[in-house]
Amino acid sequence: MVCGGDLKDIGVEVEAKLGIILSAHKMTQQNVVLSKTKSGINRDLTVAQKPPAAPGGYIPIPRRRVLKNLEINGGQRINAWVDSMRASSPTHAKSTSSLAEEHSSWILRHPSALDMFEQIMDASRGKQIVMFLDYDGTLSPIVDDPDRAFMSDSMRKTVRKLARCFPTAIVTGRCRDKVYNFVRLAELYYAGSHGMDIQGPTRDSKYSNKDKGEPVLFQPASEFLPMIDEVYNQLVEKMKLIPGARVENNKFCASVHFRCVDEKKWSELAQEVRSVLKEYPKLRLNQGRKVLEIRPSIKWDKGKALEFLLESLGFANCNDVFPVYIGDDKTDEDAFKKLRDRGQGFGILVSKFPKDTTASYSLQEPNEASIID
Ligand SMILES: O=P(O)(O)OC[C@H]1O[C@H](O[C@H]2O[C@H](CO)[C@@H](O)[C@H](O)[C@H]2O)[C@H](O)[C@@H](O)[C@@H]1O
Repeated sequence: MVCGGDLKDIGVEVEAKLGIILSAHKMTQQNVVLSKTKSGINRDLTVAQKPPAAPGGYIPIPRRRVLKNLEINGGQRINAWVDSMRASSPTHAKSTSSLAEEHSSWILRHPSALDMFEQIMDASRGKQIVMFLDYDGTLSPIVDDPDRAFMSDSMRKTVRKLARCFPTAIVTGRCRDKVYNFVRLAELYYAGSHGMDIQGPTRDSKYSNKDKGEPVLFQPASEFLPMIDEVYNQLVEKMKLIPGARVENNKFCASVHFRCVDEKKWSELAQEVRSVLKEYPKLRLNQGRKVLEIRPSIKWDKGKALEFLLESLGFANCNDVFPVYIGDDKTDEDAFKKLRDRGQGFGILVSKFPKDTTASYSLQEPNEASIID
């Protein structure tokens, strides 16, 4: 079988966890120490148009380092690319016993966020929880067609309730408009294009600043827009040769999907992508779940976006904040790491099988025995 998205229940544990955070919030309103005047929340949201100061700042990668990256990419054999595509997208089921063994040692290091609920709530007591949610594979199931990755109505309801209690942001590799069309909640923050396109709530929210007019908008890679468009068009042409491949324009980055491409064609696909990329030393490549992601070589990622949002919310140098980030992908690791470095809050990895991660906790589908994605 070529197409292989069998994760339809992936949202169930995430929704359960969000529901639990909500009920606990209702029971322990003292969690929320925040008041507009005390924490400075919403302060200057509308003036946050320029990058925050270091260490959260936008620092273009110096030309020398871009070239070095290009040399590494250029020197890399296509086989290595394909190996890495396979490694990050396992397609074969593991045996139940080896899976169970691997899983039990992994779960000791990354306990289920559901089981650790008491400890987590204790740690957040007296602090302002801020929620960061990845979209694909976290709020919506992984499906073959990226245009049909809908979130359920009940998940939407849960996220809406969550946003009434805590500042809540969607942090995604997707184009911001596209993810907004899936989520349709104007009271949230949205960080699209892997955090390179940030917008604050556009509708009445207790976490938006009604007095200041326009919501926060921050786009640290705007100069790359024409380049990404150009690359997107070239990739669309190249991918016409590869059955099942599709290219998605995510505004400040582009995705080449190979979920529905026969594995025998992966090497050809990688070569085509590389042939385009080598003309663009200012762009770099990342891998996600059966997707190659092309993005600007700037030091900006989901971790920086998280930091930017916390700063915009008035929590730059503040100990009474408790950020929670839930995500499923490699790109979410930047945010998990940021939380580790800040020593605040925690990351939760959504995965039904063990993965290298800096997240503290995990959420998974316990009934799933096979690994398909
Ligand atoms: O940061 P995220 O919200 O997790 O977005 C990352 C990429 O997600 C989407 O691709 C993934 O989900 C698709 C739909 O389920 C699936 O078909 C694909 O194989 C996955 O990689 C999205 O389409 C990409 O543009 C995002 O970059």
